[in-house]
Amino acid sequence: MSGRSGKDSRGRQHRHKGSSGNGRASSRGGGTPLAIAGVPVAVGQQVVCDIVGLTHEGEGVGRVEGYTLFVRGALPEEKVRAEVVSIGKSFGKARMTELLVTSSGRRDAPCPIYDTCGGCQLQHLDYAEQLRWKRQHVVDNLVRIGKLAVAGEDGGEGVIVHPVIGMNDPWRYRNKAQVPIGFGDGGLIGGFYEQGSNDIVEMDACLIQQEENEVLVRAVKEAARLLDISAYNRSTGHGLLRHVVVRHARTTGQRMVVLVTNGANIPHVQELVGLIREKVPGVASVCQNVNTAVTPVVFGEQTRVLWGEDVIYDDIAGIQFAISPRSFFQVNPEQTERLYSKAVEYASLTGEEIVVDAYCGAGTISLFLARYARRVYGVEIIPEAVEDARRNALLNGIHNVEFAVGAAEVVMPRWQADGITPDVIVVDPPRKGCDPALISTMLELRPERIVYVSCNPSTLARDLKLLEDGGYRAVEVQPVDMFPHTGHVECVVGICRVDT
Ligand SMILES: C[S@@+](CC[C@H](N)C(=O)[O-])C[C@H]1O[C@@H](n2cnc3c(N)ncnc32)[C@H](O)[C@@H]1O
Repeated sequence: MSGRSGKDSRGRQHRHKGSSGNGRASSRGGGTPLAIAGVPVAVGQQVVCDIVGLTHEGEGVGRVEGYTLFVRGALPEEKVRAEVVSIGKSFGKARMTELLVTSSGRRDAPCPIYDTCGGCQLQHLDYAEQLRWKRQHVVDNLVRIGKLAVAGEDGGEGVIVHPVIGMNDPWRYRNKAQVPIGFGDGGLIGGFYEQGSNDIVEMDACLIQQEENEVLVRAVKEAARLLDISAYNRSTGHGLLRHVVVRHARTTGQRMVVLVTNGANIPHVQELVGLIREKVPGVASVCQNVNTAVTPVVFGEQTRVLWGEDVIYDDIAGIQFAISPRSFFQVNPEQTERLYSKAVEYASLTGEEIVVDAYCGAGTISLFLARYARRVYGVEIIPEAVEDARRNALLNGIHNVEFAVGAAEVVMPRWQADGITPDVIVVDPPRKGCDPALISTMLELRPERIVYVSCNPSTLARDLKLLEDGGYRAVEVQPVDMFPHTGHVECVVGICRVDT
């Protein structure tokens, strides 16, 4: 470690801020409290903070007299001076004003817009350290929320948490970019929303985005400027082009562009398509999606093909997927293959098993599992995703899968009543984890094995506790880094039934 000072929240040079005093007023006219009895810090106060951990959002977890302060940009093992910006009974937030002791893992973030853009949170931490902290984050959740014993922690036995599977080259991994369009000084711009605001900042390069996508976004912006196509104004609801969504299929090289517009009519549409194709000859599909609603949701209901195909094709571990403009498809294909292979490994299939894939999306894991199982039943709440799943099964000649639309917690009891008794259940729920009713049904169905794929270690830990209380044991956890330089970590857990 070495001492360094005069850095901003991500460790870059800044003007030193003076202390704002101790701010011991009790409240801000009924709003956020400035001081709370029993809390050792007050809003506006400058404090010196030891950083002992990282949150999943990449904020440093600081301690001041036992009180927790989240400090954006600070890293474990660092000591920082920070200004308290808000407090609550059990934790508060502070803004780093000076770096007093620097972690040996601190790096200069290579991205020039890292401080403004909210997309990445950990570029200022060495990649090997990112992976180490992600594993620790998983362990901490399993112990604190799941009350699980973790093998090796305090020298004891328990669930094995493997090192995180990282990427050899953790840059340029995203196969999809979703770029908001708006107005800047020079007219139409497109980039990203500034942290904590609706203002769009122009962006030409993003280091976690595949270069093929950058080239395509740039081509669309240039063509739109040339043809005077208006940019959508989020305050007035006027203007045409809202978003440019681009996708690149790694294995086929095909590219798709979707123009999300505030109205059906695009002036000079043929010239626009012609210019895009001229600038990016590899483009296979140009589509339009119409969204006239005042909403942060990107896509509207109507989509049409302006030129080329309605889908592009990609391949993961020998399975082909047709990707339509609104399909869900994992954004890091290289790591997806590793994640799903682990799920298949933990399912330990012999070809005889009945498997349920709950929260199946476009059936990606189901199709992986189907190669090794007697029959796979997938359930997913979004009808379009189930259509994609069925289409992808046909595309690959996989006939031992069946997909149902609906909430897993509703459909599973129906299957149970119909006599479908799975040997293995795979769940891959959204961040909020499994519905408690689904956990109850799983415990009634008593499959031999459960494989839990999770994007949120805290809800994973909560659900594992319920499964352990119900007669199951989490055997091993494999974290996979699907989103390098962000605070996210995905896990696959192998779980087996222990009662007879
Ligand atoms: C993390 S994604 C997993 C998708 C898929 N396994 C994959 O890897 O592509 C979670 C999926 O659960 C779906 N979902 C959310 N709530 C659900 C529910 N109650 N029942 C069934 N599916 C649900 C979402 O639409 C989403 O497709």
